[in-house]
Amino acid sequence: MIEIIDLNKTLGDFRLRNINLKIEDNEYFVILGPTGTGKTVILETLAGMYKPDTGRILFDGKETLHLYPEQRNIGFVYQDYMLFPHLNVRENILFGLKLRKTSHEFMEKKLDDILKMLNIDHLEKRYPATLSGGEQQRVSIARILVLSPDIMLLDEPFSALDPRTKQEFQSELKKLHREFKTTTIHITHDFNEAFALADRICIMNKGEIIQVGTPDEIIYHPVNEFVARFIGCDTMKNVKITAV
Ligand SMILES: Nc1ncnc2c1ncn2[C@@H]1O[C@H](COP(=O)(O)OP(=O)(O)OP(=O)(O)O)[C@@H](O)[C@H]1O
Repeated sequence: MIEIIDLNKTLGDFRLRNINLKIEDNEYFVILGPTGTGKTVILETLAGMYKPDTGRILFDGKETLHLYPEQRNIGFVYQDYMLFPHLNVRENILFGLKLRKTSHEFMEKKLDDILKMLNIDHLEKRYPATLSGGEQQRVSIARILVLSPDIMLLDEPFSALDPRTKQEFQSELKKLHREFKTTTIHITHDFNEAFALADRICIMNKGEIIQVGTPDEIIYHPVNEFVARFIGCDTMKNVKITAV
């Protein structure tokens, strides 16, 4: 379980204010909000790239603030893939396992399983520049899953994909989550994506949390006009705004 308690962080003119969140083990949690709201800053703080000004972050009840990023067993999937251009698909996926000095047999078995699961077994020898955006994103997810992270952070993973590839990928990601059960935090400004994937959604605006709830709770009981408008219920006729 991840607990973020009273987290505050200032970066230039931007302030992340009083962030309190509990994310359950195995949960698929989506942070949804307009651009520049602080979604990425939260992920990067969880990953240890930023130190909070105040507040605490606990993984399974244990304080994390003293841990370096590489000590956190977190997998970070970036929107622009960040693959090594000079390594082929196989080498990109095995890169992290090699750093961990994993046995050859174990690596081969893991690689085979992951390549099949993500439907990229035919791409093993190809280089990133020869792959489509969807294929590159599959490789970047494979590269993280092969390391069996405790937590997976996805920063707008579909932003460069066309609508059809995006939809296919969403259902694959859901299947992968059922299979691996990795606690996942996914950020996006696309509410359709959030509703398709999330167990729970956190809606943010201007550095603050506005509402946290299941997709149904958010749709049927938005806490204010901002949430209602953001999820597209402009008319508000069928929606009851509920302060919780
Ligand atoms: N290192 C930094 N120094 C100064 N300001 C920063 C820094 N990093 C982020 N910011 C600012 O913090 C704000 C929140 O950024 P963040 O990337 O978290 O937004 P976001 O909600 O993820 O947006 P998007 O959906 O566009 O990715 C932005 O205004 C950004 O310019």
